[in-house]
Amino acid sequence: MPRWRVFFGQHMRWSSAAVQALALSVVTFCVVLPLCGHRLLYSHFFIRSIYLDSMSEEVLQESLHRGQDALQFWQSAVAVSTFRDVAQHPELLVTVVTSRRNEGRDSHYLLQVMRQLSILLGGCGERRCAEVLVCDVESGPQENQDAGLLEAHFKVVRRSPQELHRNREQINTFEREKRDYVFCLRRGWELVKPRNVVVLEDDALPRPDFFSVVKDLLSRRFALHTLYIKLYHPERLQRYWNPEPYRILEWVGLGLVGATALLLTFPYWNPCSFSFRLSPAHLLFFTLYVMATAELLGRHYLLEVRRLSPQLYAVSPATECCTPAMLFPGNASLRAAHYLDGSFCVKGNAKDMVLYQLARTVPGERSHSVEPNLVTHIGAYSSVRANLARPKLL
Ligand SMILES: CC(=O)N[C@H]1[C@@H](OP(=O)(O)OP(=O)(O)OC[C@H]2O[C@@H](n3ccc(=O)[nH]c3=O)[C@H](O)[C@@H]2O)O[C@H](CO)[C@H](O)[C@@H]1O
Repeated sequence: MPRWRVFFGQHMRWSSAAVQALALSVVTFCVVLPLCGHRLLYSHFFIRSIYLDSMSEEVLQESLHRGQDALQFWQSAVAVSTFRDVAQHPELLVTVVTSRRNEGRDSHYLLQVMRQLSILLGGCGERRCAEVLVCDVESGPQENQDAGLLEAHFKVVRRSPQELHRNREQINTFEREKRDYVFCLRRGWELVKPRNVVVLEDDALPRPDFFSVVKDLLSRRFALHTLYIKLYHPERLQRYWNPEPYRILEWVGLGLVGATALLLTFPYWNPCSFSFRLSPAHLLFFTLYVMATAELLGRHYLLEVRRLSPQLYAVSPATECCTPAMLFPGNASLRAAHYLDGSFCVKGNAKDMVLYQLARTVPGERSHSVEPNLVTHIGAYSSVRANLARPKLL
């Protein structure tokens, strides 16, 4: 036999696992995952140029329909005092912060949110799981008309005209937004002295398991020692590639567990007759393989598995951006209001960033995030920033 054939045969035998690994990677990353992920919004395989515009338009239309439905619902709902009478010292107070919106007003975000809340509260059983307050940060001619419509059904709080005038002096939008938030935090506390507070922005639509997960979070020990627990983080920032120390740990852990499971199952189920076994080199390859698969397909979709039970929701140190849904355990809402009062917000340092920095710098304070999200952010148009004519999902 020619020497080159002997050499090649031996080399191929030696490297057959490497050839298999290469073939597996090519099939997975160039064929299977692109086929599975090209329509998934938060996957690296998502084809923006083909799908983004149509998907964004679809979501805008859906929100518009839901908003019009909610408008009809609240216009025709019989005013009952169930939600208007807010009990003292409730276990949980949900305060919904709302302001007048010009862009996107036909989607009636606030009405959608309040409709969803009333459905969820209706499903709580005999004992209501929370009291609800609408905090309209405007009043007089600027008053939010949707909040006006809800007045027959919910308690709506507003500033007095003098107070409003003081807070509408020449200040930038972000400082104004922060002062409005502080007003709502304090007002909710003064009014009913709740045991715990959730503050929702008016475009944060609670998901069906909202109250059961909040209840579970409040029963965990860490909640006693936290300034706030973030209940939402933008999906586009949930990737492993968005550097957060705990996420890297989660990523490597997932890779190791997935790789071990794959290698242990090969002896029993191996349709392609792979020659992989539980050795350090093969473990390393499959760890990287699983990590790459999880990141490329989208961590967001993996997180959805945690919805199976409130106990499976993950709690980690708080992430930076955004405050659409915040849980303030105990009297933390008062502390947060106090801290926010002592800071000045500007563009690039809005209330979410200020709160994040405060929780990291004030001795004894901590902050957390929960995943997956407990609310859906439906606000396609911002009331504090400039908007695109037709907003996009990404
Ligand atoms: C999904 C998302 O990323 N949202 C964040 C983004 O809001 P957005 O830029 O999406 O603004 P938005 O329209 O959702 O407004 C945020 C909240 O502020 C309220 N509001 C608005 C104007 C005002 O003068 N007073 C007032 O109280 C408004 O009712 C709402 O409850 O940036 C804000 C900081 O700037 C917060 O971090 C929001 O969580």
